[in-house]
Amino acid sequence: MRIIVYGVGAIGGVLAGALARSGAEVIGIARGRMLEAVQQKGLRLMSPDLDEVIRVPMVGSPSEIDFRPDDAILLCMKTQDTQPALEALRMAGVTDQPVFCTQNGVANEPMALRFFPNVHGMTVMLPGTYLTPGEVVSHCTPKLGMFDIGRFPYGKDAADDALVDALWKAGFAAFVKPDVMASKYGKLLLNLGNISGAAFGSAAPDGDLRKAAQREARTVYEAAGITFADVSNADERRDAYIRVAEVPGAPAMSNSTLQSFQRGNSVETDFLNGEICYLGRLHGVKTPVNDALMALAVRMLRERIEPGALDLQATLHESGLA
Ligand SMILES: NC(=O)C1=CN([C@@H]2O[C@H](COP(=O)(O)OP(=O)(O)OC[C@H]3O[C@@H](n4cnc5c(N)ncnc54)[C@H](OP(=O)(O)O)[C@@H]3O)[C@@H](O)[C@H]2O)C=CC1
Ligand SMILES: CC(C)(CO)C(=O)C(=O)O
Repeated sequence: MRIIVYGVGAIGGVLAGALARSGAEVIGIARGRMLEAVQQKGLRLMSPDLDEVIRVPMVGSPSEIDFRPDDAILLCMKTQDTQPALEALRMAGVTDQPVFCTQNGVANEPMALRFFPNVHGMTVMLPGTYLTPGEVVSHCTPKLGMFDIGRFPYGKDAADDALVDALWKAGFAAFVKPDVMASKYGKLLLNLGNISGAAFGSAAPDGDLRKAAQREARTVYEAAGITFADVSNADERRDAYIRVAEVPGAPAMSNSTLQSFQRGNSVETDFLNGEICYLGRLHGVKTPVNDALMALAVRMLRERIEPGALDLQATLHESGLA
């Protein structure tokens, strides 16, 4: 299996670097300053246990790849960037190769299935950072990250087994899960706090707000008949494989939405909290907390508010959530 990592940022960078380091056949697709930096200097991969510069073959577009039947494509861009990426893959000749949605949320798999027949979900449990072009960080040990993997909408096949095998060899923990979407709905609950972390800072005492957003999501899941797996700290695999530890010389751990704001990019909130609002609207459940968190993202983008600059209590009062 050759592995095409599409979107080399925090997650794609750690995956491409570690897979290349393990001897797997890998091609990364990157853009902008990340592409330039990796082509010039290689990719610096840092973790609590590792600090290495790795040579990873890197191109700027799928059109530069001669796709093969044994390719597996890992989508590692944020959800708002997925549709143009799928279009570019199709124009480059991808047909029925497995496409793995290595992303948060649950919107990428149905989107990919409109383009390609062979779609797989991946739950990403890998606190990663990309702030400096050419450098990526995994904040966990003893493994670089952990994944649940299975076919969308349900099932497993040989491609799941082959990818899981390659990931273990590259220093990750990975598990085939025929019901991967239950794992992804469970992970989505953990991402409902990404935007409050971005607004109020990683250390803000916003636990009650996060819990309220999650309670609302569980009510919506119940109304929609969606089952989910608990992949929070209650999942014992976290303690065995992905304990967070200091990475000397690296930026402090932060969530992926906060990093998007720091890099001046668009954010994924429409597909995280927005998924709960969408399901609530479909199933007649009000979602005031997630609506307010969506509005918070819009306000930050519109008013160009720096991450961590908002006051939690004042914002709760203004949005009627206090
Ligand atoms: N970071 C984390 O800790 C975690 C992230 N996740 C999830 O993983 C997914 C990826 O997140 P993350 O790695 O943080 O995101 P990043 O923004 O760090 O990386 C995505 C990269 O893809 C690039 N990209 C987007 N579209 C294209 C394209 N068409 N061609 C080439 N490159 C492209 C982006 O470029 P540009 O910067 O120019 O936009 C960016 O460099 C998200 O769904 C996220 O929610 C899950 C668990 C943890
Ligand atoms: C759970 C968390 C916050 C870990 O980094 C994540 O998935 C993200 O950053 O998007």
